[in-house]
Amino acid sequence: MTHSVSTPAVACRNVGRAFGTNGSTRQILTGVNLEIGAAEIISIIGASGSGKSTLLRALGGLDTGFTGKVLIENTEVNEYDARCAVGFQEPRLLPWATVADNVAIGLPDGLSKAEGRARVAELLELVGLTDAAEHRPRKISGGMAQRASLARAMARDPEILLLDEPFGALDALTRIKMQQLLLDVHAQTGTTTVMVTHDVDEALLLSDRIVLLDDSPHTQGATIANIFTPPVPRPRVSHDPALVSLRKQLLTGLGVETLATSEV
Ligand SMILES: Nc1ncnc2c1ncn2[C@@H]1O[C@H](COP(=O)(O)OP(=O)(O)OP(=O)(O)O)[C@@H](O)[C@H]1O
Repeated sequence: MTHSVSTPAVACRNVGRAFGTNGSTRQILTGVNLEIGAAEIISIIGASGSGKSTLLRALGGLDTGFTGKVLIENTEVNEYDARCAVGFQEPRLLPWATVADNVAIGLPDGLSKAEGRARVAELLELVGLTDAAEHRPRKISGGMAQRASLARAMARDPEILLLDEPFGALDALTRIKMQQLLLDVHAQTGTTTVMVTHDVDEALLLSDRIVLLDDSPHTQGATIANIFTPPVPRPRVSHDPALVSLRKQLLTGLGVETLATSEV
């Protein structure tokens, strides 16, 4: 996997973000520099409130109040940049529309009806929801709803998939299935993916690189404290001895000191 390329899929140049009014501004992010290669899966981890979602929003143009620059393929990101698709912890499906119609919401403009239908069918197949196409969201499980949300995000074949704690609300078993699904979808589409997660194991299993956000001792606001590369190729298993020491480093970076790696 290429980590430093002449034209990165995404580049953050000195990105910062402060919130508040002149009297009391709070610097949340500062000096974030990052290059993401095409088809990489990047996880962003950090303590609660460290600015992970804020950084993700800047990458997708959902927030234009940041300083510095975000570039997608060397072009500055626009407000709600159409090259990005975003998925959230909650699936955010329209309750009155069928699963298929919810997925169709993500389609790009300009497709004929037949093309749209074919694309939706392909996406439902991709996430294993063909049989649920005509169901309303209330009739499907949380995991199925999250799969529909992933299909909607993929509908316009985004260059960058941005996921904010996408599996955070799912039970443990469904979460494992969704992680596998994300890897399957990624293997088929090669979409550059940036994911915020609180789950160190999720980051270890899925990512090409793991970005740790933390407060810098020298500045106000969080910045990239470290970038870790899991030392084994996917597919990985969480008990892989090669991941144990990295897991410990990640937890230490998050301020969790472990007595024994087997305990966490
Ligand atoms: N629109 C906003 N206005 C004011 N403050 C904000 C705004 N958005 C975020 N913040 C603040 O910025 C800080 C970082 O928020 P952010 O949601 O990015 O953190 P996070 O690392 O994703 O947190 P968590 O892990 O708890 O989801 C928080 O203190 C939050 O209250």
